[in-house]
Amino acid sequence: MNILIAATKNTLHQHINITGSKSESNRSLLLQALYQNVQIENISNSVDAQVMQKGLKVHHGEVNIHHAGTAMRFLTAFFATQEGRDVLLTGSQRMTERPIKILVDALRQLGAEIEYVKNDGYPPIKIKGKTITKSKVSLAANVSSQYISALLLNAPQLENGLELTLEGKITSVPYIKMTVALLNEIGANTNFEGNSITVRPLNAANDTTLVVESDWSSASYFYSIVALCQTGTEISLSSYKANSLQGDSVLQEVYRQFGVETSFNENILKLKKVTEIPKSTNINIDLANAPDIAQTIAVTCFGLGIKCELSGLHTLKIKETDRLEALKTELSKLGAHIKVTDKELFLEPSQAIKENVEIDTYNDHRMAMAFAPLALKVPIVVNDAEVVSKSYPDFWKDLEQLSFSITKL
Ligand SMILES: O=C(O)C1=C[C@@H](OP(=O)(O)O)[C@@H](O)[C@H](O)C1
Ligand SMILES: C=C(OP(=O)(O)O)C(=O)O
Repeated sequence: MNILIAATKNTLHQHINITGSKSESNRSLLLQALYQNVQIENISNSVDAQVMQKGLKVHHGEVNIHHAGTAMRFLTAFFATQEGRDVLLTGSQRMTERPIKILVDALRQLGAEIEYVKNDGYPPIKIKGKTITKSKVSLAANVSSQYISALLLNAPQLENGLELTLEGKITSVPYIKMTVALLNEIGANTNFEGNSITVRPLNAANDTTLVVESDWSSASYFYSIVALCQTGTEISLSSYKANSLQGDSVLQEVYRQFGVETSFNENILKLKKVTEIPKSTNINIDLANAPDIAQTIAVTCFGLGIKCELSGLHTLKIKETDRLEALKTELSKLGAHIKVTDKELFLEPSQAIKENVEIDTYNDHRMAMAFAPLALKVPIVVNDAEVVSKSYPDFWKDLEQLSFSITKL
């Protein structure tokens, strides 16, 4: 489905209810599968959480997790450490291009039985679950934190727990801290210091309800909308926590640079455009800890016509698409002057934005959602708009609530 998006109002006052974080949801679902007394509230309605839920129930046969990176990585470690499970774990075409060798090697070091079905180092994989008794393993930490979270989430059920040694510069650190925090919440004994993480075996979890905070990555699109609107615009979002486990909550500081102020009224997050920022503003941010908001920020800068230099983007090439190349191609169509390396993005200030350009989304929900706010500046076409369901199925409905007009083409 291709859509034409236009926005008539430039000042908004609206409230949007955003579904639970997909990262917290997929971790909580795994912990609940290991410890049935764990309850979950405000779970994500994303396809990524649905495939995780479905996958966890399978004992024998094929599990297809489509585009969900977390489900792929978390379930690999889950099936490998569950005696009696025997599955073929696969996903979309893109998933068969997203590397998994670092995780598979780590699991094999622990004694797991995993085989590649097509290309070495990539899904699909065949997994025969085993009781794991070894506990010490080292792995590279500079490619994806999901490999580390996958091992940690399953660690409390291993006979002797887990002692991880992380090699290289640790990337996406807040996601590892989120995993450790959730393990602590159910009563696991963990320790994360420097490049070493330990998790002790846990026989019984606390009777806990994990209350999933709403998704901060999803909130980023509303930050971008507020930044592109006139002073006085306000959007409130629920349900958020001032002490978030999600690294993308750094949006509060990032968007202050765009004149957007954040405040909390209990669990309601209020975004308000308080000042116009000068065209001479130069945004310079390292996003190694918050890679999922890179596309949003780059597009906001383009919409505001300001210069932007983003670094720490080394993980973007192996996400739903090569996000650096996709940003370059699509922003260039709109008239941007942009350069990318394999870990940075440089955008020059722009004078104008081309109208009615068709944005291709490359099976990447964040390409669709990051470009949508530009409709506040010019009418824009987004191709394959249904991709948003990966993390935020109600996205277009919520934009309509903000008076954006969405026309199916
Ligand atoms: O653990 C998680 O929930 C995630 C970790 C990050 O991946 P990387 O660690 O691969 O950067 C992030 O991009 C992804 O959307 C979700
Ligand atoms: C990278 C993402 O997801 P995943 O790696 O879980 O597919 C994302 O949601 O931006």
